[in-house]
Formats: sequence, C-alpha cells, structure tokens
Amino acid sequence: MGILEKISEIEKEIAQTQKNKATEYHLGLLKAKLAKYRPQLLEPSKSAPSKGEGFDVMKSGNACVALIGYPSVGKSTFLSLMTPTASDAASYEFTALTCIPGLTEYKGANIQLLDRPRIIEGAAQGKGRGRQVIAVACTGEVQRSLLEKELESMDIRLDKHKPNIYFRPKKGGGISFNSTVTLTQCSEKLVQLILHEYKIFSAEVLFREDCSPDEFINVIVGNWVYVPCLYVYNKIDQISMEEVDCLARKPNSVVISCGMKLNLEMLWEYLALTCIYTKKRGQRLDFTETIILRKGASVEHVCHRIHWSLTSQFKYALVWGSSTKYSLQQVGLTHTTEREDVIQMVKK
Ligand SMILES: Nc1nc2c(ncn2[C@@H]2O[C@H](COP(=O)(O)OP(=O)(O)OP(=O)(O)O)[C@@H](O)[C@H]2O)c(=O)[nH]1
Repeated sequence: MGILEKISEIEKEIAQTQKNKATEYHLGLLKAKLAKYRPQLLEPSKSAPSKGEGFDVMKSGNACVALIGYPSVGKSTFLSLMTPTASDAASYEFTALTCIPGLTEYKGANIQLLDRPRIIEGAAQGKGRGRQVIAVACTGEVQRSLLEKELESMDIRLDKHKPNIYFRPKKGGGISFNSTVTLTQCSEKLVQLILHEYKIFSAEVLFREDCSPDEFINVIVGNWVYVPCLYVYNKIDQISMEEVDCLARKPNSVVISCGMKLNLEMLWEYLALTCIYTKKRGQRLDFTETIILRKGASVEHVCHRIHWSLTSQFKYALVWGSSTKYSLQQVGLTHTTEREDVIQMVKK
C-alpha cells in the first residue's frame, strides 16, 4: 500500500470513529500514525525543480513576507506595485508558477516579498503543482478557511504558539509524566501510547498547557512550523461598503485595493519594524549605520545584532531618543528602544 492510500485509510477511520472517552486512545494512535506518514509526502521528489525555480529563493532583507492566496486574487499585482521586480501580472490568469522574489524598502528597512506558487487544493495530499487549478469562485471568507486548512495539512500553523510541553527522550528509566495544569485532552496513558508508536520507551514529559494529542505528537515529531500571518483582502473596489467594513473588523485582517492603490502600506505597519542608529565612542553619528529590529526590541537585541559577544562585555548603553526620559541617558540591557533612538554601547 502506498503512502497516499495509507493516509487516506487512516483519515477515513478517524472520520468514522466517534469521538468519546472510549475511543480517545484509538484516535490518538491513529493521529500519531498520520503524523508519521504525512512528512513522507512532502519529501522532495527525485525530479526536483531546477535551481531558481520553485521554493528555493535565498532569504534577504530585514523581513521576509510570503504572499499566499488563490489564483487571481492580486498577489502578482501587489508585488509589482510594491517592488521594482517585474512580476508577471498579466491580464491572463494563473501566472505565478514559480516563486518570484521582490525587494522593497520602507523607512530604512529592506523587506523581501515572495509571490508563492499558488495554493492548490489538495497539494498537501500529493496532487501535482500546476496541474490542478481550483475552479471555485468563492468569497474571501471561504478562501481564508480553505487556505488555513490546506496550510495546516502542510504542517504550517498560522498565528499559533508552540505547545508549552517539555519533552526529552532518555536512554533508560521509562516514561516520567507530569503536568502543571489540568489536562482535558491528553492523559498519561494516551501519552505513553503515542510515545510507544514512535518507539520511545524512556522520556521526560511535562505538560505546562492543556494541549491536544495532535499538539503533543508534533512536539515529538517537531515538524510544525509556526508562522505569524496577516489576512489581506484585496479588490475591495468590487464589493459593498458593508462587506468591506465587515472584513476590516476581523482580527488580523486588512482590506486593500491594488487596482485603486488603497491601503497598500498596511503591511509595513503589521511588520512593526523599527530602526535604530548606533554611534561609536568619540565619533560623529553616521546615519547610514542603522539596525532594523522588531518594534519593542531591547538594548540586548541591539547588542546581539552588533556582535554575539557584546552582551557579555556590556557595561551600559547611552541613549539619545524618545525611549528615554532625558536625552543622553544611561540604560541597561532590558531597556526597550524606540524608533530612531541613537545608541552607544559602553563595554566593561
Ligand atoms: N478590480 C480589481 N482588480 C484587481 C485588483 N488587484 C488585482 N486585480 C486584477 O486581478 C487580476 C489577477 O491579478 P494577479 O495579480 O495576476 O493575481 P495573482 O493572485 O497573482 O494570480 P496568480 O498568478 O494566478 O496566482 C488582474 O487582472 C489584476 O489586474 C484590485 O484591487 N481591484
């Protein structure tokens, strides 16, 4: 039996199994098996795309944003408006077959934009890229939940945090299980069963959060990727004011129109990048020596960006700017910086 058949058999069984106390161990085991097979689907095929095609684009800039969406929602148009890269936003549909990178600059920060290959429904189940195009005309809301589902099956978790579970396999001594919270979805027995499925017979497990069996499985397997995300609804010039208002009020969402160039700067506000100037002792401030960081970065973050060894030699920092009460103030590593602060590090 091939991997695809095995996966669909297990998925069928999960769907047919009623969820209750009596079946929870069986379901947990099925999910553990599923998590073992899924990565095999995503392993690169022998006929990998040639260099420069597909997903292998070198990361560059201070932040990297991947545009993911259904065909014809305006990804290429957005990329071509924001970056000088000539993206193929042709008047015909279904253009972006490979990953097209573009670089844009905003308030001193370089941001890389990637126009990803279109998401094809079922791609994670092994359906070929480029061959199947989703022929559905659906609303932004439907597209959003389908995209979430599809990305989830590719082990991408949007706007979620890593499960707070401590897990350490050991050479011997059996499984020690503990939790600091009341668990409603997992139990010691289920955890043991799942670990045995992965041939792990000795490990330390500590649940610091009420996690699901899936979350625990992915702590063992470690193949989930946690990605922050912003939902962008384009073409608002084609819908009513009421619809625009409703979409704009959803969490983590912005409404834009590439056609009318409305609200295109939203991405930068979301990325919340900030720039800081560093000054060397006895030298004049050089405005070209900027460091780009996430908003709310501390002096320690700045140190890390200058040199990995700087924190161990750090004595204090002198700050000119809006983050301090007085201009030229002495601060420690935990001090939170503000946009366009000037910082001079003083070593021990
Ligand atoms: N009315 C309107 N049309 C838009 C807007 N943005 C893009 N379009 C049009 O929508 C069509 C598709 O845009 P693309 O940028 O090619 O879409 P895409 O998401 O890159 O599509 P694929 O490459 O197939 O994945 C083009 O004809 C654009 O001119 C917008 O804000 N309003």
